Amino acid sequence: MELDFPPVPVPLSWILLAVLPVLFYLYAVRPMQALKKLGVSGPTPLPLIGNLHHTIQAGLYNIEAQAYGMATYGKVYGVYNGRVPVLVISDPEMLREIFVKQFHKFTNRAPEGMALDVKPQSRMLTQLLDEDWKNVRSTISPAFSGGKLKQMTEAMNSCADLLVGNFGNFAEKGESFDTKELTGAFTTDVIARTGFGLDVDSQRNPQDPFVVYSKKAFSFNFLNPLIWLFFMFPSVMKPILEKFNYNFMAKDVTDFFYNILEQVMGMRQSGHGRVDFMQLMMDAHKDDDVDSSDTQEGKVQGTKKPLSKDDVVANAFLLFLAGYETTATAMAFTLYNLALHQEAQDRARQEIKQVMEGRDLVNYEAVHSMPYLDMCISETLRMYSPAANNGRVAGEEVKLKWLTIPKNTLIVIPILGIHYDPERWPEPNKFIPERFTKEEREKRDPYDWQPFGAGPRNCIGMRLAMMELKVGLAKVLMKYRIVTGPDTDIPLKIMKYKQFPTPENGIRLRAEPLCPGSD
Ligand code: HEM
Repeated sequence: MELDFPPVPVPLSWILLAVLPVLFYLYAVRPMQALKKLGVSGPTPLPLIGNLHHTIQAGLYNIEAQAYGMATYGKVYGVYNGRVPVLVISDPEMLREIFVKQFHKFTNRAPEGMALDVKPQSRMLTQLLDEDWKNVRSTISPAFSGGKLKQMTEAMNSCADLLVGNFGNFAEKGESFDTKELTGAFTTDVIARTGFGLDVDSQRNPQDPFVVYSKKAFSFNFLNPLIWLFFMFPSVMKPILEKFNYNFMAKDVTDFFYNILEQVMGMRQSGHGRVDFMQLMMDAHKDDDVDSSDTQEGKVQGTKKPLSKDDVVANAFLLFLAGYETTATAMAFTLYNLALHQEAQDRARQEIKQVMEGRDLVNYEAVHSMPYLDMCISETLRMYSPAANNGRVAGEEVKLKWLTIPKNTLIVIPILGIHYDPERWPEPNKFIPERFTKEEREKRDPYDWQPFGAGPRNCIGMRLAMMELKVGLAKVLMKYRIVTGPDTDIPLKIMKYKQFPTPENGIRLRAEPLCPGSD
């Protein structure tokens, strides 16, 4: 006998209830297996958000968190930015492949489609991709040649004289100062003058709009929920943010720099000729003066193409910002280290005085004759690298040693972790300039020290920064002894939600005039 059951209608809510967990699994849980499949370990991710909770907890600048990651999971480990797997690599052999040997597969810092296509950032060298990047990089590179740096000497020296004057004002009153305020005003003046021919007087006027807007450009709010939504759902958030022309940098900052730089461009086109970055950038495509020492380990093989107006303004803006904050930070921390280590300060001063005998200007040749000062700066850049991380993306599937990296995988290079790795740097918390003697440098793997990144896409402004640092430091140290005071934090408390190393109470130091004839 056959039983005839009447059809039972299944409510839609039941169907959804059955399908939703499957969809949730496919969308939020399954992607978290990607790293395991590659044989890469790492902190356990949560569905949907991956390791973003760890990232938020660690912040942007956190030496301990990076050192912990490397010590716990090794020289290759993985985390998830939302659902996106990211490899954290500090293995020296792999870094050599990524930065140099297979650079053509790792040219970019972010996969196509991951970065927001909003101006001016989208046309900045830092964000450009592949051929586009090569063209702009090879066009801008001549602006950083040795010849061009020599032409900047006088402007740098006169900015350094104002810096010395500012130290003098505090020395006279016997007051302490926030060192970064002074070095920030110095680097703003240098980049404005040498880069764009603008006589900005930020050293005498801390309210100068250049200072105000440069500072604001870096007051990036790490806890902005839109950043995190963008990380978690890049393909959904990107078109929405682009539709509203949303920019993570404040609009008044971009407007200010855009207007000024457009004005400068307009003046130049009407024959206001000067020899500086801006002019070189506008003329560079006609210029054959490409410096063969442009990069540490390889020259960029780009064809020179004229830059569009957007390119010039965007990259002028970038050079201004990149040149100001990083160098000011490096200079302030070097002075801090020298204040804490008077014997190193004395030795640096002695060297500077010897080199400067019979010279008026701290010129290109002089800065290249100060190896000890160079060692102090290099050790400071190890301890307080302005950049916490570097990044590259695999443009195609690549096999490195045992690891197969899928196309479009993001790779993070933990600069701070590498700089504090006790295997590479015994007693990493100690300031030891002797780590950077010629002999020590030659013994060391080049990827153990990378405050300026590495390979053909390293920092384009490295030599300018080193020159600026030495000119400023040499001038200050010839006149003043830099010392700590009762309000100097030892050790410094670095804030983790800032992009660059920023001590909670600033770097408070004092300057004491040197007696004539003293070392
Ligand atoms: C102490 C000072 C500085 C430090 C520590 C520093 C650090 C860095 C780092 C780590 C990178 C990434 C490199 C890589 O991906 O391998 C970089 C890139 C860059 N830096 Fe610097 N920088 C400094 C000064 C400057 C100055 C003075 C300028 C220009 C005036 C500049 C302009 C740039 C530009 C344009 C890039 C992007 C290069 C590209 O994508 O091709 N930097 N910098």
